[in-house]
Amino acid sequence: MAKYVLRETALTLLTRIGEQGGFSHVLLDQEINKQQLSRQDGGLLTEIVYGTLQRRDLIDYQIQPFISKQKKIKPWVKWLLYMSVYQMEFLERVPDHAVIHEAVEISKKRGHKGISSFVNGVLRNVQRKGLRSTDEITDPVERMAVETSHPKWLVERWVAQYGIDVTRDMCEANNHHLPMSVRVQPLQISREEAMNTLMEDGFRVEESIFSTQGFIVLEGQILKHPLFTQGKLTVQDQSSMLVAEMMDLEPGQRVLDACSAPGGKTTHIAEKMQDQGEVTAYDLHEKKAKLVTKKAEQLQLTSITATKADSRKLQDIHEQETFDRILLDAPCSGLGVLRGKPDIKYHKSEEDIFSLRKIQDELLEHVAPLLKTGGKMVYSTCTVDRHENEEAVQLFLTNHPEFEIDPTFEEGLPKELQGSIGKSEYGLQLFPQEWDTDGFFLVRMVKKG
Ligand SMILES: C[S@@+](CC[C@H](N)C(=O)[O-])C[C@H]1O[C@@H](n2cnc3c(N)ncnc32)[C@H](O)[C@@H]1O
Repeated sequence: MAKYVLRETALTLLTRIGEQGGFSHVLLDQEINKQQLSRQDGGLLTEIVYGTLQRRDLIDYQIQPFISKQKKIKPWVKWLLYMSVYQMEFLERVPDHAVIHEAVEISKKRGHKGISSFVNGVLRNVQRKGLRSTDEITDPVERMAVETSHPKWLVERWVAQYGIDVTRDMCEANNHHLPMSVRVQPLQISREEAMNTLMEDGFRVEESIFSTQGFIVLEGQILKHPLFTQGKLTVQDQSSMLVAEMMDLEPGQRVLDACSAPGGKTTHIAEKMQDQGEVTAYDLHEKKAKLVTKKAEQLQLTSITATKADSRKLQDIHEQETFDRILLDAPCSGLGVLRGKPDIKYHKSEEDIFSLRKIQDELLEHVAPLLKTGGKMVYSTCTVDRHENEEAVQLFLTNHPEFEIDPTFEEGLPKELQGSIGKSEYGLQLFPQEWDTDGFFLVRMVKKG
């Protein structure tokens, strides 16, 4: 694909994500499939879109001296400037003159001569004079927010909760690529066999320490490999694999997965139970519940039933004390997955954390009675925030003395992680900078006899 067309596509996607709230990973996947982009073009498109989104606020700050304050800039022109500066500053293999030339051509085609002269002027200034330094920002939290392109409210929140050093490392990690990890369907293929097949086919892979079923793909585009199309592999971040590993599962159990779509953990649970037993999965939306069924079919698992329901009302459907295990992988602010979904940091607000917490409390309250005495319940989120994580667990345990944190919880961890994973009194918090995973929280509670 001509580089010009590729950059126009990047601009269209960025404007949709940035201005209309589109999801970066969804739109990128759709575009790569629709246009059947080669590995190289898909890689460059992804890099431009993700890189620009990840560094939007920094670039916005840096180009301000070259833009008159009175000037009203159309959203697409702003995104054209952001993506061009991103390429000039962060992509060594792309020459500046090519980036400027194409930005000018795109602005001529989409706008008019005035816009293309403006774009040309700003980019030539960036090239000649260099970018504004962040040293002039005196407040350290504000400087960190701009340098790492995170909203100030979020950086302030993380500094208050985890301290300045952890926050800086986390914000920086969020702007770096996360290697893809995958899980084998162990009833179809062993991890060793899958890894050997892939290595023979030129992939670079490495075992995960988070799950005996997981491995990391360091090099190679794996999604079109036959092992995927045959339902022997599925994509899942290593941190999420820890959930089923920690549920203490056995064949024949009855398991409730209260918030299940798209089914990554539901299918892992069924696999850990050797597809023997009952995995009852719910999701609030019909379409999403269907995704879980589809995933189960792709992986050839028959012990899963996925249905649409509000899990705050499951007591209308199920008797008390029905399940041996419950997973509540709650809807959350998703602040742990900013590497893969950088748009989240611009779309989420602090108020969202409080409204989500209300739902998390309600879900915990309503699924807990369905657990058998002696049964175990895992609460997890893919976020990094004490209000949605530790504080939710703390309140639940205060209101439910019949529950406690499972004293054997940590023994279930893979050996390499025991004693070295971010433990707090109410669960495990994984930070994205620690293990090259998403940020993730989980805890296992037990209903006392
Ligand atoms: C974090 S995602 C679950 C991811 C899933 N466990 C996996 O591993 O693939 C949270 C899910 O909860 C669903 N959800 C939100 N509120 C719900 C409710 N009241 N009842 C059931 N599902 C709900 C959302 O639609 C979303 O799919």
